[in-house]
Formats: sequence, structure tokens, C-alpha cells
Amino acid sequence: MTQQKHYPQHIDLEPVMHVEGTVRLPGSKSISNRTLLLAALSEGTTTIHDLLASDDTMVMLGALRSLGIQWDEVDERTVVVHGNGGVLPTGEADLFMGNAGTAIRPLTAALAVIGGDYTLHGVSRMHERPIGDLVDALNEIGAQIEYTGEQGFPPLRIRRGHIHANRMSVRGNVSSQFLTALLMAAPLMARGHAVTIDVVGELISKPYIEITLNLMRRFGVAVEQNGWASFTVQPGQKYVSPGSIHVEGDASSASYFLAAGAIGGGPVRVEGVGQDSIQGDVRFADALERMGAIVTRGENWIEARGNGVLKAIDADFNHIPDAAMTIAVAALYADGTSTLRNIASWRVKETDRLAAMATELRKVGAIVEEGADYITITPPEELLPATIDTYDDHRMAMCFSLAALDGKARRGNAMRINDPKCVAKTFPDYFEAFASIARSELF
Ligand SMILES: O=C(O)C1=C[C@@H](OP(=O)(O)O)[C@@H](O)[C@H](O)C1
Ligand SMILES: C=C(OP(=O)(O)O)C(=O)O
Repeated sequence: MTQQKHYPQHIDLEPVMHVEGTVRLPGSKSISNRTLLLAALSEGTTTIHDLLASDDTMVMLGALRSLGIQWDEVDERTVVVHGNGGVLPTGEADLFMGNAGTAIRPLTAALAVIGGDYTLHGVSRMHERPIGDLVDALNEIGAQIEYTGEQGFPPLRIRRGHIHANRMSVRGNVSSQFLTALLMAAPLMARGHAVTIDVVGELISKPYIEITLNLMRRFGVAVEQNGWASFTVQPGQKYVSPGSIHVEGDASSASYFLAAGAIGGGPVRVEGVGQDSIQGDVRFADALERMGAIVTRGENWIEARGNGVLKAIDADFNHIPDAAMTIAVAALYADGTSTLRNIASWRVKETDRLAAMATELRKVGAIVEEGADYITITPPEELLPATIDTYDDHRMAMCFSLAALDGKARRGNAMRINDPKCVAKTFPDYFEAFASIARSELF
């Protein structure tokens, strides 16, 4: 879990004529970080297999260690966590959260409920990513959370509060991670009484809530669900380790390879995630099918291949905001204008992804309209060679590697991706994996 990679300042991707092959996916970020926290909060020891080894999981592992939770690394993908039954050995800690939403949001709720003296901070972008809806929900039930910088954003100082929570509410329209955080902390509050969480207004990114509920269930806690409006945890439930747990391959990471197969011929197969996945982002493959790609699925794999020019798509992508970025770049290879709707959350992620996507797609010649919560992309006749800026956003780097696929001739010019090290957030070996399916000669 401690390996450091050396990355150049930029990567020049030569035009790729054809893609083909099989990629073994790294573990799911969403499942890895939830599993680590649930394992720490549970009674018993959990062996986690195929855990993601990346910046985002590193900050969660580092935080757990600072909080006094013991864990041992068996090998790069296997960690044994010694759960502490909802008690934290260390009552004071300064926690660096990098830019990991899946670390800071659930930890904020758990620490506020357990109580202690904690500070949580991250990289500068983390201090621009909203957390106010979660802090409001927690302070409303007696938590003691203060902003040490700007109101509504990390860094946070958490002190011991007096939690009295039968019923609480949280807004769901900025990030689903706030509800995830409260759900995961709810069994720690449901001491002798039920806890109900009401969702105020629209809830975005719903499939991530399903991941949360699924994993809580595997750690022994059932949540009663009233549609997407409210969630209840009955008393008398506590997290109990399932003993060992396997992390699926990351479905968002799968999107780059599946799109490559659809654009660059294929077949490209991803292994580690399949038709029974608990990750909403497997539905990315449905969107690719709508664009005309041929997709096949097995229990533990998905495969995509091209079937002529991709068809433009006009769809709501609220359910798969991360993988939707891959659709935006795949749209460069479509037969007309594509529209991606209901993706306002892009603005508060690793960067303002609507602005970044529009800027970089224009560099390769696309005509782009950037709306408050949508983007339309009209591809050029030929992609222009360009230097792509990545805004310290792993997904900008990964999805723009697809612009090297030479579905449209680029007269031999490389596509330059600046600052490729940002992929370390979720996929440190991304460019090696991409190179393994890329063929630069037609055969
Ligand atoms: O809960 C999760 O694991 C995630 C939820 C999504 O965020 P939002 O709910 O903020 O859209 C997603 O973009 C993020 O990468 C991971
Ligand atoms: C939005 C993302 O990350 P985070 O978990 O930090 O929200 C992402 O991985 O695309």
C-alpha cells in the first residue's frame, strides 16, 4: 500500500489504430473505502481482498491508523483490518484526506457521532468541495463541527457533541456522499431507539446509495428504505465483520477500456466486474450499447467492440456521473451531436468538470455548449492534435487518453496529456493498462 510511482510531466500518446485485449481492473474505490471504514467500525477482524491501492484508499488507511485502528498489509491488494466495535482508540487526530470524497464525508459523520477532537483537511481543491449539507445535518442532531476555513467547506474541526437523533434530515442534491455518510454512522446513533434519515429535495447519484446499503448489510446492518425519501436503522444492530470480503473491480475505471473497445475496434474485455456488480457505473455499458457498440457480459467480465461509427446520444446521466465523462469523450467519435444531461454535480468534483471538459474538448476541435447542468458535444471532422490539461482530475487524464484512438486520422500527431500523475487518485497504473490494449499499427 505504500508504493510510489514515478510519472513524467506529460505523456505523449501516439495515434492508436486499433485496440484489443483484456484488462484486469483495480478494485472499486467506492467499495474499498466503504469497506475499510465499516471493517474498522465493526466487531472482529476483516480480510479485504482486491482492495484498491491508490491515493484515495491510502488516505483512508492513513486516517484509520491515526485513529488507532490496527490493520496489516498482507500484500498490495490484501489488508486485514482489526475492527474496534465502534470505539476509537485515539481520541485526538489530525487527518489528511487528500481529495477523497469517499474518505472525508463518511469519516466526518462517524467521528462526529463517536466524539473526540479531530481535524480533517485535504488538498486545496478539497477545501473548495462542499460539505455544508452534511455538517448542517450532523450539527442539527447535536454534533460539534466547526469550519476552520471557509463556511461550508473543509477543513473541519470536530469535537465531542451530544448526539440525540431519532430523526434527522439531509439534502441530497449536491452529493449523495452526505447521505452515505449518515447511513454508515446511523447504527452508532441507534442506541436503544430507531434512527430515521429523511432526504430533503432531490437525491442525486442514487446507485451509490445502493452500494452503501449493500455493504452495510454485509456487515450485519439492515436499513429500511422508504423509496429514496427516508431510511431507517432499527436499534440493536451493530457492525459485525463478515470475516473476509472481496472488492469488485472498479466499474468507473472499466469505462475507459470499454469505450476504447467501442471506438477502436476491440474487442476489449475488462475483468473484475460483471453483470451482477453492485456498482451503478456498470450501466455505462448500456449507454455504450445505445451508441451502437456491441457489449457482452459475464459474471465477472464485460466486453465491448465497435460496430461501425458510434451513434450520438442524448440522455440523462445523473445515475452515473463519473462514467459519464467517458461518454463525453466517446462523443468525439459519434455521428452527430450528443447531449449529456443532469450532471450539475460535475462542477463540485475534482475540478469543475463541466468547464474543464468543455475547454479540453474544444482543443481537439469539438463544438461544445456548456450549460449549468448539461453539455452538448458536436465532433469535428478530424480530431486536432492537442495538449490536454487535466486539472489534477484523474478522470480528465483517463478519458482524454481515448482521444488518441485514431478513428479519425490525426496525421501522425501525438495527443499530449499533461500531469498524468493525477491518475493515482484511483488508478495508478492506468497508462500501462491503456498501452497494453493499444496497437499503433493496423493488422
Ligand atoms: O459514494 C461514492 O462512492 C461516490 C459518489 C459519487 O459522488 P456524488 O454523490 O457526489 O455524485 C461519485 O461521483 C464519487 O466518485 C463516488
Ligand atoms: C468524484 C470523484 O471522487 P470523490 O470520491 O472524491 O468524490 C471521482 O472519483 O470521480
